[in-house]
Amino acid sequence: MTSAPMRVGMIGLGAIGQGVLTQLAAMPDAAVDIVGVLVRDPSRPRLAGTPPVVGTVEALLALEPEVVVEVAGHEALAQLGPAVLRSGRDLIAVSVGALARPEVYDSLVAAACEGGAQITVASGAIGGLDAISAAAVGGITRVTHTTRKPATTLLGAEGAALTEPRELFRGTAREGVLEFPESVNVAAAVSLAGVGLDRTELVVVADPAITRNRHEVVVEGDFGSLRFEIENVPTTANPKTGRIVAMSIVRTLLRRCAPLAIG
Ligand SMILES: NC(=O)C1=CN([C@@H]2O[C@H](COP(=O)(O)OP(=O)(O)OC[C@H]3O[C@@H](n4cnc5c(N)ncnc54)[C@H](OP(=O)(O)O)[C@@H]3O)[C@@H](O)[C@H]2O)C=CC1
Ligand SMILES: O=C([O-])CC(=O)C(=O)O
Repeated sequence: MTSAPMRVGMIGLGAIGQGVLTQLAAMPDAAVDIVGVLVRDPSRPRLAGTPPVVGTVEALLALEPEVVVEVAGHEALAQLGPAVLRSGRDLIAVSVGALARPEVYDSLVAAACEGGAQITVASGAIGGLDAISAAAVGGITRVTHTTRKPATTLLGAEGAALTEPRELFRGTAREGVLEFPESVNVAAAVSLAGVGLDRTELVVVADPAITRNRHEVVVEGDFGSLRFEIENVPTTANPKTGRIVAMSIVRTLLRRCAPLAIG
């Protein structure tokens, strides 16, 4: 007996959202049905094959998704996430730097409790969150997260003149994820898995010599030590965003209904 495909709503149709649709289109056996996408301008023409687009969160929820994916940015998560969760739908989020604002964190968690729903932080452009959160159980003494992106990605035209790497930020993850809302959500994910946004040290570097987005995480604690590095190929649509982010959303969706879940 085959079960019905998972009904999924999506908020946002930019580099990641379009990437999710492209990945799923290449996986005809994936039992995932994107029943609707919430966009800011539903009247804008969309690519052939795009699922129905809607302009309000109420219209998205009326399509009866079982789960909603957020791929639209900090403000969208902060403003729309609570309604999704209060309706009882789980929310898979990537713009997790928004949780650095205590009022956003509190309203999302309160809405999840009220709706009996869960917020899942997608691994997005990073990895190792499973090991970091396991290490946190025994106690972590230090977490450092370094993000390097091509200079023009972080600085625009000004970056083209850079000949040496330039450190743009060094401080707590809480400050950094709010200063670079489109570039270091990964540091918020690492923080939430580990020792929190105030104890995670973040460095952001604009590097004229690289073409991929690099993230390095070092964790020390009772368990031993961990070093995780990833080099992400940027998407064409938004070079701040790695290709792997859309893949991580698809993986998170597939994991929800898999008989064997890894990690
Ligand atoms: N956790 C992680 O690893 C990562 C997280 N991110 C987060 O994901 C976000 C999206 O990334 P990406 O797809 O590359 O960004 P894009 O800028 O390519 O796309 C964002 C899309 O979201 C839409 N949008 C914005 N606000 C709303 C809203 N209120 N309702 C509906 N749609 C909305 C935009 O619409 P419009 O076309 O009208 O502007 C746009 O189409 C980033 O801003 C970042 O915060 C990104 C990369 C990695
Ligand atoms: O895609 C990446 O390299 C990471 C990113 O933009 C983010 O964390 O916001």
